[in-house]
Amino acid sequence: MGILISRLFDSVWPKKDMRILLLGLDGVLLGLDGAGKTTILFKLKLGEVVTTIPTIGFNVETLEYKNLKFTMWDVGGQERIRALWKHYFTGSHGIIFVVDSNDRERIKEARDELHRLLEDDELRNTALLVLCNKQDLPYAVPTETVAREMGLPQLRGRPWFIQSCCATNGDGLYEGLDWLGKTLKAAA
Ligand SMILES: Nc1nc2c(ncn2[C@@H]2O[C@H](COP(=O)(O)OP(=O)(O)OP(=O)(O)O)[C@@H](O)[C@H]2O)c(=O)[nH]1
Ligand SMILES: [Mg+2]
Repeated sequence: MGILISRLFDSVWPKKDMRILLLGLDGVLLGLDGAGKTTILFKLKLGEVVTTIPTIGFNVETLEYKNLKFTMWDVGGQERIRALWKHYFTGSHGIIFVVDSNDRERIKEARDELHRLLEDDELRNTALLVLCNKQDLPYAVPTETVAREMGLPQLRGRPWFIQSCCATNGDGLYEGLDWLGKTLKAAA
């Protein structure tokens, strides 16, 4: 009965489909870890930590949360494939930019990639959620520092939010999605 009612409800008020880009750096060339995009995608989708390999190409998954349907495009972050990111931009509502807060050396590189991304005309109306990942690690850079070093306070004309998180235990992931969902609903 519950399922019938929910199907009826969905057919009258279908869930809004939100296209989300999940972007951030890899770690392959330097033998370091990626920011955690694929780990986040599958933790949200399956509730589990999957063993990842560097993403060549993309993963796409849908998940429903608080009456919204998110279609998440997780595109590999290796430098040579970052040029392909733009092929995924059209029709996007939001960006989740994942930063490895344990990789202090590359926060500036992450910042440059983010700001290059945000200059693209196709992304001018998107909301930006920055996930400050790997906060479980002892030398992780604090979230306020990451926000400053990523140049977030200088952003104009775009809703943004930074959320500290740990993809492997799930801390912070749903708080981030809550902000994104609310922001996208308000803009719709
Ligand atoms: N300690 C810790 N490790 C994490 C966390 N999130 C991800 N990792 C690890 O970081 C590594 C890289 O994660 P991925 O999800 O593959 O990174 P990615 O951003 O998809 O990388 P590319 O696909 O190469 O762009 C994996 O070994 C993960 O287990 C976290 O919150 N804490
Ligand atoms: Mg990946």
